[in-house]
Amino acid sequence: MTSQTWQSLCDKRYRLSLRLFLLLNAISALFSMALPLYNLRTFTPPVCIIFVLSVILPAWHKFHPKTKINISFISLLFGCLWAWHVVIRARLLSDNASTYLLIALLSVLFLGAIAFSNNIVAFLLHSFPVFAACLWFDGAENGIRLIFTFALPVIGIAIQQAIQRRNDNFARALMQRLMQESKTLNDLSMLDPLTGLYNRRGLQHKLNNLLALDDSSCFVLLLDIDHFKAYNDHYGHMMGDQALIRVSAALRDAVRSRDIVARFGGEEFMILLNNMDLEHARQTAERIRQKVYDLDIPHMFNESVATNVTVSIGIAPLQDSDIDAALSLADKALYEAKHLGRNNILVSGDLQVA
Ligand SMILES: Nc1nc2c(ncn2[C@@H]2O[C@H](COP(=O)(O)OP(=O)(O)OP(=O)(O)O)[C@@H](O)[C@H]2O)c(=O)[nH]1
Repeated sequence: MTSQTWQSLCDKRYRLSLRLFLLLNAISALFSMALPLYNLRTFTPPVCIIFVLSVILPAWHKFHPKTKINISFISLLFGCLWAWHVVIRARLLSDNASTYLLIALLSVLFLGAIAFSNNIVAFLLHSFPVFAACLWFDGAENGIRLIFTFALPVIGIAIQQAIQRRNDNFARALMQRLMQESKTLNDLSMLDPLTGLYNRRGLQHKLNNLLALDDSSCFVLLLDIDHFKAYNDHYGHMMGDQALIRVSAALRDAVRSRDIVARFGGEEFMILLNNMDLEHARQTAERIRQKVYDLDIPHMFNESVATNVTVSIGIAPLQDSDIDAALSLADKALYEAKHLGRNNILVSGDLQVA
């Protein structure tokens, strides 16, 4: 889930609440016209307006889903219309007005509580006009009862909204954390745990991004530590790992941050140099070779090459974004470089020794 889907969830909640509110109002208005209390059949103008608006607005919203209907405004409008309706009816029912007012207030509160259980503002705007009308009409006799009837759901909905807000904040924080962790895991899955360089998956990912932008003047370097089997056999696997870590750091150090350095296999590395001509690619390879040499990691079994750890490098240009073809050429050049005595650099199609 992203912040966008969170927003769309909130929008959906808003739409549902609005539709429910209009539906309940339409039903209430219809009920009030068809089966009025005390059989007082009066089609008051406000109840007719409520019914018409409740039917028209959802239909209009369906065709204009992007336009946001202001819930506060609508709830206040409907609240005022209901208050108007209640006053008209109460005037006609002078004898039974108290009971009618209480029932009318309860109905409006009930309707608001269902539609706006998490929106105290809309609930207040919708029910307060009716509450004020009831109080004005019958305040002297039933004031306390009316206040109690109104205050109870207001307190309940305020608490409910506070709980909901806390739950929302918790869910949002959880979602952000999960997104962050998923990103971290994704990043980690692209790195080689021993050296911290990109693994093959990370390399592929970087290549996809890079080559989508520009593949002009790119060079692939394939590097292999010389006689690493002998190093492992004599110094042990742990020391072999330490050597790999130090060589990896030297490779990263020797290139620009825009170049991609990946551990390609056991003691084999790949570097993609971008935006560079052949001469500079060759110079970079030489700098890498020298840096590894200068690490001065003892390797007494680096047969007839040196007494420390060295690397051989094959270079090939990247053409037509064909990374496999470039790798294949670089691999051949590396193979030749090894044959020429190791601690060497060779450009594909070129037998020049560094
Ligand atoms: N310590 C350690 N050794 C590894 C790792 N991955 C591969 N190796 C070793 O790297 C050695 C690679 O040896 P070879 O492919 O025979 O090549 P080499 O001995 O380097 O000989 P040349 O490449 O011809 O110079 C093997 O002994 C592997 O066990 C690793 O993660 N840690």
